Amino acid sequence: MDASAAIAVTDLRKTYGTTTALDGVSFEVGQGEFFGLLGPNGAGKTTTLEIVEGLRRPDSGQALMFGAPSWPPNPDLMRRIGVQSQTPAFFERLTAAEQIHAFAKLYRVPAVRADEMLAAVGLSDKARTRVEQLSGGQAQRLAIACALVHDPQLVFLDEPTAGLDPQARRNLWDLLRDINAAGRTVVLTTHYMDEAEALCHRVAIIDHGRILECGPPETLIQKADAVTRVIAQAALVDAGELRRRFPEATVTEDDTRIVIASPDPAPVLAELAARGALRDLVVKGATLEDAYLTLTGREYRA
Ligand SMILES: Nc1ncnc2c1ncn2[C@@H]1O[C@H](COP(=O)(O)OP(=O)(O)OP(=O)(O)O)[C@@H](O)[C@H]1O
Repeated sequence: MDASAAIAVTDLRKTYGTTTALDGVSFEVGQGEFFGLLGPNGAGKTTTLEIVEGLRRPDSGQALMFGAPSWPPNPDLMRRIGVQSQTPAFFERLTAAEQIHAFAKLYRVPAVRADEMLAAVGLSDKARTRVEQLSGGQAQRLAIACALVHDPQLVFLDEPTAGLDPQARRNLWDLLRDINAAGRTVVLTTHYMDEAEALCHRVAIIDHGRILECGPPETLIQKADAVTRVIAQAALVDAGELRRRFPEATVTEDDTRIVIASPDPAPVLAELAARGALRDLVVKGATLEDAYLTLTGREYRA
């Protein structure tokens, strides 16, 4: 085990009554890493995070942050971490500024730092707006600012972009990248595979309380033997012939397009070239979402 790791988790187990939430979870997160925890609803992501954060006690196994046990709760560790939870727990009826100043007071950090964080997440112009009147994206950014006000080294973000429109998500991605680029370790859970692929250095895919795979997104994509999709014009080539020629591929067709999904696209491309069927050809490489679906063997339920 790497003693300098930001997080080291060994064989975590947790049951709730007859439900096994965690069934032996182990992983490490290096300092400065952007790490993603991915998995379907009920996979055990939140339970894992809560144990690592010291909010929940495991039945067995151990979680360390910066080499120190998360349980029992340790005030020194608490000061070094920032937590943004799925449903931001704001103090009611406060303005955005009052909210973050309250957090600054709790952590005994100077008030000026609260104003700086509000500016850093682009909310200075909403300082006097009450938290319940913020948009979803603004509320998420305020929650992140509150989690960062005491300048933690390790930041936990539980589905920070859930429910945001595409533009707000992209804006938040820039903020998350900045947080990591400033030297902080970031642990993210998300149901958006494109988000994990764009942001995370490494991801762990968890299901039924176990880690199925852990590594850089590109490695997982390669390992999962996910398919490449070659999309040709239906008028130029016959789907039946392609099926006979490439039995390992999945060939689907509609009125205009034929989609050949294959783990080995090179011979498919050669065949289409030989048949003069390259016009308007589209090739789509495998994504983390493909790898995820291959690994978890089910539709993604966002
Ligand atoms: N406090 C609790 N009491 C009883 N069962 C619980 C409790 N918390 C979680 N569970 C169960 O443990 C399992 C793992 O839940 P967990 O919240 O960790 O999953 P998750 O991956 O975070 O899911 P989601 O993506 O929906 O947030 C689920 O079957 C869930 O129903």
